[in-house]
Amino acid sequence: MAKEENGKGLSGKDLPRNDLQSPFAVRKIKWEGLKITLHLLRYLRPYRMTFAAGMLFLALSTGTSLAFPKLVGSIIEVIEGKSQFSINQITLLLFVVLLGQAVFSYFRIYLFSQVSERAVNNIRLDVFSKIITLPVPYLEERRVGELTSRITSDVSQLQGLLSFTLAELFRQAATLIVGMSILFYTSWKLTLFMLATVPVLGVASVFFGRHTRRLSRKAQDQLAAANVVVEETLQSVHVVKAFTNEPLEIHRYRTILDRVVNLMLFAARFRGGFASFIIFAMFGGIVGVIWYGAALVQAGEFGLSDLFTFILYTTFIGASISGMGDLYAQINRTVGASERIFEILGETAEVSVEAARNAVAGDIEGRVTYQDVHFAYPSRADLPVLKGVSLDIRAGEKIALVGYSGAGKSTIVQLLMRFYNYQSGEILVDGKPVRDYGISELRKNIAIVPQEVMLFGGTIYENIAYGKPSASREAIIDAARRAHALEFIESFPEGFETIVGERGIKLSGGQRQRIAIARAILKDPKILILDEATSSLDAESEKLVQIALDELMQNRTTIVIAHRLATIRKVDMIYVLRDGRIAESGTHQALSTIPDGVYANLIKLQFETAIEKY
Ligand SMILES: Nc1ncnc2c1ncn2[C@@H]1O[C@H](COP(=O)(O)OP(=O)(O)OP(=O)(O)O)[C@@H](O)[C@H]1O
Repeated sequence: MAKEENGKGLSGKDLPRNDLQSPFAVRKIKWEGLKITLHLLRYLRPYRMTFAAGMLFLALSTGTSLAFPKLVGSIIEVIEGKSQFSINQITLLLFVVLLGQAVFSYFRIYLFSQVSERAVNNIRLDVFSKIITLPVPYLEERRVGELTSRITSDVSQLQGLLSFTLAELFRQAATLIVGMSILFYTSWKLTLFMLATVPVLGVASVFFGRHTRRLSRKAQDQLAAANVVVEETLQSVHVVKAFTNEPLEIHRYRTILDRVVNLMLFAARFRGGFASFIIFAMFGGIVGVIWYGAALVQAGEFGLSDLFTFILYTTFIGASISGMGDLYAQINRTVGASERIFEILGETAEVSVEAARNAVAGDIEGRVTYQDVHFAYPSRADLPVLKGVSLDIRAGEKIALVGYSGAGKSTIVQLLMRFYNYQSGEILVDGKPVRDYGISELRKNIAIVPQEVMLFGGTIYENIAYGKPSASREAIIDAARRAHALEFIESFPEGFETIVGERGIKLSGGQRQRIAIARAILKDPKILILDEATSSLDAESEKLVQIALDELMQNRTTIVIAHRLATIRKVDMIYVLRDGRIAESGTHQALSTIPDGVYANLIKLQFETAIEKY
């Protein structure tokens, strides 16, 4: 997708990136993907000593398991009377080897798990930190379910690599190399005979593996899409129920699940065919080896115990080779997952976590100026929303933005918060362009009381503290008092510890608004944005919210996004937005008397709607 550099002063870094690949895009060159996956190893670095210890135990346990066939062979030697040891001695040695194997395996698994769990934790944390510091347009372009699956399923894939696949790769390779050397040493003739079957298996493995991988990747993508359906449905379960659209959602889910099943079954046919081929070829090979080996024993070329050892090693090696196919598939899946993860990690965040943590609000007065601001949303670049907006709000002044729905009122304040970059013009705070502030520094000076108050799952106390996590208990209680929220909070048996949000009690609209006001009071910013609730509260709540707002607005520059005009008579200045520009500005008195003015018409419209209600 081409990207347009439009407007002045926009550096490439500031621009939201639209040219990202789909996360399910077919990957390019394998080697590139593998290189990306190797970057993962840096997550192992802090735990390299533990990893090295794990490798040591892995080598020891591989060594002991390789000693096993040799010892079994020695027992046969004893039976044949060709050994200086007794059966008991060798059995004892076998037990020692088994014990060693058991102990080494325990440490191997525990140490590798320590490394992989911690490394994966760090990857998850990095991905999450990156996601939430990415610019708003990037996040808007993606579905929530898609981003969640980056953190959950893709990272889990990587865990497989770090905890199991790497170790297993080493083990299989060691088994293969050591086992083959022993085989050659025992009988090169029989080894060459045995090897005649291996290339056949190798070719088949590559052929089938490629097919099944492609199919299972398709199925994985479909499954991810199915999960998105579940998430979206659950997120808006009220809407689904209100429209009685349960059957529709079930149908949507079933259709996509059917696709998954079909793909999975198609892949299963391949896998089944592959498994039966391998079983036949492998056991066929072993039968061949026994046949040829028996002939060699009869010819006196080597002993029965050697044949026994040989066959055991052959099965070990056979298992390693077929395991390699699985490992290959797993590595390939991991490459896909890590590509998707590094794609996110490689994005440019709007602010680093460090900068966000260290940002201070600074000492601003709160003057806000818009100079001929032009803006179109990145997702709809051809549709200008603001076409030259100019405003000048003095520090401490209260203004209201008014206009028909969709006129761009919310957009104006989103630009002040730098959720998006405007294409031209300038927005200044205290005479300094917003772009010259650190993003967190700027946002620390602004508080929003939104239309729809979002409460996090947790206590009321935590929800208020969200305004300023470092605040003391006294400050939080004081903020609740000043927001006129204390009365209702204290009426709950658990008071501030009452759980709200998804699993807790549901607060009324007015109560939620007052929590949001308490949050804003606690944040104590110089600039305040009130996105007025569209739905009206009952008279009592309305009065309390209004008192709380009056308290909050004191000594702050306030921008009210007005949906209901009744509440804005007290503001110093009203700006009426039409067609992406300020069409009228003035006090309520002045604007309502303009004949055929936009504001006068809006008032008339609201008045008529109010009358119709009765
Ligand atoms: N994230 C977005 N991406 C693309 N277009 C958007 C986005 N948000 C808003 N718009 C569009 O921008 C225009 C202005 O929207 P905005 O929300 O600023 O209007 P508003 O005046 O606040 O409306 P309302 O009073 O209904 O809240 C609308 O046409 C809307 O469809």
